[in-house]
Amino acid sequence: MIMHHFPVLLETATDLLLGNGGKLYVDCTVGAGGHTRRILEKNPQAYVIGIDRDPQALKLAEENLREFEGRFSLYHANFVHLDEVLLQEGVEQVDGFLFDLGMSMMQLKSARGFSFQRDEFLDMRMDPSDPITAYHVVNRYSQRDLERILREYGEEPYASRIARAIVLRRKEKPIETTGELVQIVLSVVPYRRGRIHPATRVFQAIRIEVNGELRNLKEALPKTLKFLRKGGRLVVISFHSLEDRIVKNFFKEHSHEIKPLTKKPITPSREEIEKNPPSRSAKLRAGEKV
Ligand SMILES: C[S@@+](CC[C@H](N)C(=O)[O-])C[C@H]1O[C@@H](n2cnc3c(N)ncnc32)[C@H](O)[C@@H]1O
Repeated sequence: MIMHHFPVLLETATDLLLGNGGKLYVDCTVGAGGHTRRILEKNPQAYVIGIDRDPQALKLAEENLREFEGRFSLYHANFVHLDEVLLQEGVEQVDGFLFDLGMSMMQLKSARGFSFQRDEFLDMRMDPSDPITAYHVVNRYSQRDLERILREYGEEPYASRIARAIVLRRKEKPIETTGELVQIVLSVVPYRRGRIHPATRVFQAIRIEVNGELRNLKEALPKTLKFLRKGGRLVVISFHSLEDRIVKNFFKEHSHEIKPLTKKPITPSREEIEKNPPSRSAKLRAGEKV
């Protein structure tokens, strides 16, 4: 398998998912196929329906899962439409759903404007057929909306300054690239050595807005309950405190339908974080349908 992405909490997530001895699982964020591959290896009876909104990810998954042909199907879709995908598959009940949120290493390295470390067009769409790009957000949103996004999704303490600087700059000419955006951030936020780069939160916030990440998660989680059989499992790995809050509240609000298998969220070991630093913010929560 070509490693485009190190699957996070791989053993914990797949053990929890497969712990009910089921056969049919849905990987809602199949990515490069890392978790799906492990599911298929660990349970020779398993069949996986893999969903991803990024066609490039699906190509990788296809390559990486070739040896398991006949035991998986892949769908280009937003997981918010998981009910439609399952309808197409003719499936009414499943043994488990996995969500491994956020973006993959492959996406971060692709030339789609996800990284502030290279100068690329401000795109940031996981699905290139989606209508809104980062360019649109940066150049068309009002100062007030920009500030709100930076504050809410980026938890950015300098949200107001950055939003003002963006609006001032775009009056001169449109802001087209990641490099230009980084320069604007650096012009108003001090860069302290040893701290995270000041553009980190800004990029995260804009990416969340462009891809509607929180809205999708909030809408998709309740849909899983319609398909989970009794004893079916839901495993969610999140990378952002707002995502984790959505997952936590979901389990709380539906406690009569799904009982938590994790009292507190599970986080990666020190060893895993050393091997794969982006895993450091991961939080896993899981539950079982009652
Ligand atoms: C962290 S990666 C998953 C990596 C995968 N578990 C692996 O081991 O290779 C997250 C993936 O979720 C996809 N994704 C994010 N939001 C999505 C959504 N709403 N619908 C479908 N896929 C989504 C991204 O395109 C990305 O490929």
